[in-house]
Amino acid sequence: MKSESAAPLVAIIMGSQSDWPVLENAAKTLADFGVAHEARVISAHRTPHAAFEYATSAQKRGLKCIIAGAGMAAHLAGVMAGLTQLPVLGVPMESPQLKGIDSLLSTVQMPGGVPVATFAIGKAGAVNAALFAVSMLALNDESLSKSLSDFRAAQTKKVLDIKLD
Ligand SMILES: Nc1c(C(=O)O)ncn1[C@@H]1O[C@H](COP(=O)(O)O)[C@@H](O)[C@H]1O
Repeated sequence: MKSESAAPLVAIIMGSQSDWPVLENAAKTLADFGVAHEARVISAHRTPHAAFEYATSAQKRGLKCIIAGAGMAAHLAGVMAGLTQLPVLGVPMESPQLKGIDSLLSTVQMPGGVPVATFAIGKAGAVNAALFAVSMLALNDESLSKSLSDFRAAQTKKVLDIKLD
């Protein structure tokens, strides 16, 4: 898994290596904007002590937000949100049995007071979580703000340029 050489600002964590083909789209989006990030497999279920350590040291390490992708009984994002003040962006993975509805509901249905910003199931959610992280960082970074506005303008142009006949 790729990580930028500068100190990471965004963490991408996932419950299993099997989630990486989806989460790598978040990593690619951040890389496209030149945002330093790191990617790790950490599970609230399978590696609870490592999950605790990661969440409680994240802010001190200079991270600004955590993108957490998990499938099935997706508790990873919620556990992170309970342990750190950093914004946690949850990406539900599509699951073989319930098509990701299980992951979506277990990510989004947080009790009051412990927010997880929850995105769409799968690749679109992974890309949007990364774009959301870019938007947050762009609030204090003029050059990133310009890159984001160029990206949005290019996206708009691409749609308006479609000719159907
Ligand atoms: N939901 C969680 C957590 C967690 O929430 O801590 N840890 C692993 N998982 C999920 O289990 C699914 C199956 O994992 P395997 O493919 O390794 O069996 C993955 O989508 C993972 O995110």
